[in-house]
Amino acid sequence: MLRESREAFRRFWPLTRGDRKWLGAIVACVVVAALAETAAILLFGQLTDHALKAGSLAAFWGPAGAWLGVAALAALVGYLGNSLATWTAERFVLRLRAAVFRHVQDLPPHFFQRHRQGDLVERLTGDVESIEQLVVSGVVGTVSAGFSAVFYATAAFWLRWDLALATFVLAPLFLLAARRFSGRIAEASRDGRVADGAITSVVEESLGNVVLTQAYNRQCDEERRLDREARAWLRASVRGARLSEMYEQCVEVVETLCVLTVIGFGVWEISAGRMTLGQLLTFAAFLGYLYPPVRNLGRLGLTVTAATAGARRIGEILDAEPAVTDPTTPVPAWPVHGRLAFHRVSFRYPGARRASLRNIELTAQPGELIVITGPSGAGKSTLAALLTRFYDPSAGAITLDGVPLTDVPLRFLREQITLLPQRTLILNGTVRENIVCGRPGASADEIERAARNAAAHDFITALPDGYDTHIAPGTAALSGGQLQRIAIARAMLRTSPVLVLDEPTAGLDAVAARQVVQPLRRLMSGRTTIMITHDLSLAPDADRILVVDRGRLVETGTHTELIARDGAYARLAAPLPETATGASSPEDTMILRW
Ligand SMILES: Nc1ncnc2c1ncn2[C@@H]1O[C@H](COP(=O)(O)OP(=O)(O)OP(=O)(O)O)[C@@H](O)[C@H]1O
Repeated sequence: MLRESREAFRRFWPLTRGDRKWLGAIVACVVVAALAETAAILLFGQLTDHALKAGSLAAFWGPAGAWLGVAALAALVGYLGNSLATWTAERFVLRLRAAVFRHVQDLPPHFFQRHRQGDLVERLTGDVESIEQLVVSGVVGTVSAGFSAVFYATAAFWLRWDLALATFVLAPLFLLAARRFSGRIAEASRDGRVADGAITSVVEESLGNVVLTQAYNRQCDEERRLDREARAWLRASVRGARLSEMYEQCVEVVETLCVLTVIGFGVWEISAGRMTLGQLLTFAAFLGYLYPPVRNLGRLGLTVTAATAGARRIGEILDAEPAVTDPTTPVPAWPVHGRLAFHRVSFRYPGARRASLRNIELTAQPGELIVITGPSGAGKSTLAALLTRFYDPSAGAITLDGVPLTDVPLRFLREQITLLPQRTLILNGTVRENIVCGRPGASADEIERAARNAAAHDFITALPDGYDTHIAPGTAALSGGQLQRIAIARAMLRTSPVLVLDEPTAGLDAVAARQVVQPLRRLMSGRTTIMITHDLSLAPDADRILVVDRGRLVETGTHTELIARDGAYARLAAPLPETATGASSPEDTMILRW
């Protein structure tokens, strides 16, 4: 555990860069505060022996004034030190969270499929904060407590070394108690965090799935799921609290033992005339000041081990590699025409046993429309993921205007390729903000023109606040087709020459699908378009249709050619008997065919 804590510390310490001078200032405040406390204790001894015992008011004023001055100084440095410590600690959390978040944002889709969202949320909140305790508070606390302990112990030795020695013989008991509890407390803390993440996940998944829950009367199952995780959390936190309390009480007993030893020794020394009451009280006061830092050192040990559990969970995220990286020698930006080519591209998802794409050959000239179709699981969305460089091919290469995508700076590449994913992505913001994110800085006129072209302007202006209506993922009071048209307006604003449409009519009924067809045609015009779809209503417009099955290209040609060939595509595009589908137009039957 100690080695792991050291490694975690080494990993996260660099994030304190820029704040180390403040850490130094905090430690300086602690030193001054300890010096002030020491002066106060000595003044207390003086007061006892010269004013209290002698009953002299004249001897009171001097030490009392000095004590007040020292107390004011201690208050000032205490305030400064604590404020600085909080500021530095929060800045560290801010920086660490930003760093982890930045890293998470570049991770590939399969990372998010393998981690529950709630667990990731917990890591970015609770675990990030726990690392602060390891690094900033940990360092400040250890240095402060260590310094104070040494300082007060030295003062106690200086006052009466024999008495101090007798007391310190009991010191290892503190360490023993801390050692005994640290491992188990760390384990309870780790279990608590895992359970916290699981609770967040269950709540998030259940709320996101509330329609399924209500429609299928799954409320009790969801409650049971939450109850199971909540009980795990309850067990872990009660266990953690019990262990911490046990530790605290053990420390209390050890402290009482120490105090009794001092008093016993002191009584003996005073009765033998070798010590004054003032000296004994001063000594006891030093011990009183010595215990909190010693206690803190022990508690810090526990906090550090618990924080190490959080560090391990953050480490797991930071160790996850992005699937793609920027080229080391990128090609300079060029005016992209939009010629796309797949050269014998194969791809297998990380950790998957089978390849999802094999030997795909595809070329698209600037402005062409390529429709890719095939059964579910054939690999169509995977093609889109490779095109937008969420992944790189395992074999073969993809080129844009003849340049391998791996040589193109990621940012530039994604500016050239507009993706309209299967699930309409909506940001938490106004309709206007949702459209303008296609090209930040676009004028109101450009936004409106894009919305008109996307056949969205009329329904947007009919909304209560028009373009300023607030929408959010999952809560938007708009239909699937309307959201899709907002997404099309967003894509319209972009000036990218390549368009990748992944099931642009998925989830829309025949009427809504028809409503997006015209906007889509306008969007595609002049752009190289790769349209992945089960809906073959736009297939006759395509310059080429590719039929993919189990990762392989099984047919290529225009709609007319492929119908004439009477192969897989012809079977897919053939209208179904009306009675079987209830569909009323050839377009509808094609939508339903897959
Ligand atoms: N992250 C992943 N890890 C492993 N395998 C994956 C992953 N994502 C997809 N696959 C697999 O890759 C294959 C192709 O999936 P893909 O999503 O590309 O199919 P699709 O043709 O788009 O299907 P649909 O039409 O249903 O969307 C499937 O067998 C799928 O199980």
